[in-house]
Amino acid sequence: MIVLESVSKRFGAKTVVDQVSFTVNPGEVLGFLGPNGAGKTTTLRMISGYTTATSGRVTVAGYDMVTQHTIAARKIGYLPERPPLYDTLDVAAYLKFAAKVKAVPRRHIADELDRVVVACRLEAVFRQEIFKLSKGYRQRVGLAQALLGKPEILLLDEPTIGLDPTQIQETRDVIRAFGETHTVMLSTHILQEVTQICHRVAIIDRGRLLAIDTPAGLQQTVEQTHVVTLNVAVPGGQTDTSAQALASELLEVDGVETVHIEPSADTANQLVATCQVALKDGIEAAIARTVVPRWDLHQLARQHPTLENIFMHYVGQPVAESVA
Ligand SMILES: Nc1ncnc2c1ncn2[C@@H]1O[C@H](COP(=O)(O)OP(=O)(O)OP(=O)(O)O)[C@@H](O)[C@H]1O
Repeated sequence: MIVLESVSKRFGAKTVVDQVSFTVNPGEVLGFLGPNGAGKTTTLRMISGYTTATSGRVTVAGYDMVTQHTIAARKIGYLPERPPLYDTLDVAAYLKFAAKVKAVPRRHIADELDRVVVACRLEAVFRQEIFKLSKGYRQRVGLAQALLGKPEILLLDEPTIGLDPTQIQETRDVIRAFGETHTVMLSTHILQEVTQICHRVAIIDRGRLLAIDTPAGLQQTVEQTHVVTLNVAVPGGQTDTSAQALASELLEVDGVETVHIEPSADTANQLVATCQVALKDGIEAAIARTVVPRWDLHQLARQHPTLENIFMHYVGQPVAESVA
């Protein structure tokens, strides 16, 4: 389990992580989503013990990251964004070295190497020097290093960055399997990654935690103020009075909060009504029942927010722009 209580990090006058609190439970994969410079890496570094929080408290597996640093750090496997690998060693020698650093008992080292090599599918490159490896294999060696010693907690900073589609899928499979029995936290820019492997999502921007929930929970929150649009045909020349009449009828529907009406840009003699609606079962049907007797309804749509919409809602820009 990872627990952050009001954790902040300042570099000089700049606060890059601002009073962040959350818990990640065993058997859970938490995705950390945010634009460039949001504070994801800094937060992961504070959890891993690579850097200390300026204020607040980090606890991992029940141990305080400052006062019980050595034992707390042993509970963690950390894959940094750029894993520090020793290029001149071969994979076997590097992993053996990493196992010793992690205090894996000497008699267990061979078994541990076998285990992580199989988990990360490194058999084919076991005797190769690290400088000869492709980026995908280097990343998997980094992941294998993080898995050594069977840590309870796995922290992964952009684990699939720079990998090809097959490698991405394989790495996600390893993470998903590990997440079934461990506590996993990963940072990513990739929404697909979050939907494929994360149970909950934390959205961070400018050091502040904006939301943390399951993808479905976030969707529901954003849907609280969701939008239904409808197109209705009106007799020629009646658009102004029709718009007013339509607006008052729509506002009578329970759950419709605001209505904005304008002439359709695509079709003559059509109005487009945009309604902000509360999250409520059957609201589209209620709107349709109100409109159909008096209006020629052409289209009615309610768009469920995607993770991209949710990110937009909180961060104010699409993911693609935020990482450009
Ligand atoms: N050692 C440091 N000294 C000063 N500022 C730092 C230091 N490390 C990080 N920062 C600043 O802290 C902010 C957060 O950086 P961080 O790397 O945690 O963001 P991030 O969300 O991981 O971004 P990215 O997605 O680009 O990796 C940035 O503005 C960064 O410049």
